[in-house]
Amino acid sequence: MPETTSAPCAPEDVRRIACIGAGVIGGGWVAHFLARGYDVTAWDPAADAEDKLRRLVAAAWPALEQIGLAEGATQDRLTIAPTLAEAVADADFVQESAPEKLELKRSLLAELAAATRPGVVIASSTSGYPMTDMQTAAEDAGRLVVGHPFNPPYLIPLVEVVGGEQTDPEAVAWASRFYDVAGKSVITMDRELPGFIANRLQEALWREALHMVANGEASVEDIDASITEGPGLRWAFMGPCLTFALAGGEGGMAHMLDHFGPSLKSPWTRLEAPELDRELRDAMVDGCREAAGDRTYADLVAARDQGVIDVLRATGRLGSTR
Ligand SMILES: NC(=O)C1=CN([C@@H]2O[C@H](COP(=O)(O)OP(=O)(O)OC[C@H]3O[C@@H](n4cnc5c(N)ncnc54)[C@H](O)[C@@H]3O)[C@@H](O)[C@H]2O)C=CC1
Ligand SMILES: C[N+](C)(C)CC(=O)CC(=O)[O-]
Repeated sequence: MPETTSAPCAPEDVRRIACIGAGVIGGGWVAHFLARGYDVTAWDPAADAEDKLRRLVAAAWPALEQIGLAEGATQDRLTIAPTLAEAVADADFVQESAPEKLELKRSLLAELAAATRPGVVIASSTSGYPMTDMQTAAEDAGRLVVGHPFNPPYLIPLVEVVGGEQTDPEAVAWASRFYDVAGKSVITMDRELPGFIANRLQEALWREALHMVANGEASVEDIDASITEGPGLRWAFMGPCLTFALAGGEGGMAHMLDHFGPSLKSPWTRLEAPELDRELRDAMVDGCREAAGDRTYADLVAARDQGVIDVLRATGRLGSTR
């Protein structure tokens, strides 16, 4: 049964956000919230977390300046808390981005629910765990929701929001409204699906990519080019369903299905996951190294950020959400 919750402030009145876990995604969230003019308090148990986080935010800042900072937004509004309890003490909203390990998420969310002011909504960045499985140890589980972002959260608009069996629907509605106010493009799901929507789709593509590399059927570089030079260009502004409706010409989706529907049964896909053995792992790692050439991680992040900004600008989506 959902536990009821009552958030201490409206989504529009959020001032301080706690980001728990400050790696790739937690750091990306920190950059996003700072750029939107919030006060952010971060906590991460790693010894080098503060250095890494400040580097990540500094690297993201030029992209954020380019798309426009909120009034008063500054990196100086980031505080690193010495303990989890201090990080969440004054928070109006909590975004958890700790490693994707179910037991860790369970105990961390329980600890967060115990330390955070009553009613404050706590969102997990999990890539695929249903909240029902993560909220089992928490006393006050009604305010726990999934808020699944995309890398980097400071540029990719989408957040998928969904609750678990014990989540109060009010908390889901509050989180969706909050992300909207905070400049994200929100999909609110009314039921739990492992992987939510986008990762379920990405995972299908990813499995096929791994199959092709494992079987020596295509190189990492060709797989990437097949998307960036092909369907990826369309997907930036029109999803896979509508683009395929256009494949049916004036006959639309009806003709497309009558024409190409039977190929659904053809063995184009092999949706059993391949064994991620050492050989496949190394082939993927080597292939990505080759594809990156002499570009460093920082070079690739800068190129990706600029690419996303260019696409958002070209498709008229800078400063607006869906
Ligand atoms: N990397 C990605 O592309 C995406 C990741 N996510 C999700 O975001 C979450 C974080 O993933 P990443 O940032 O990629 O991982 P990461 O490994 O880059 O960062 C995880 C951070 O959590 C810290 N940490 C370790 N134990 C902790 C604890 N008990 N409490 C708080 N922090 C702790 C680590 O020190 C590290 O800084 C995961 O749930 C993941 O599924 C969601 C969308 C995309
Ligand atoms: C790799 N990943 C499954 C963690 C990716 C995501 O969850 C979303 C994204 O950024 O594509």
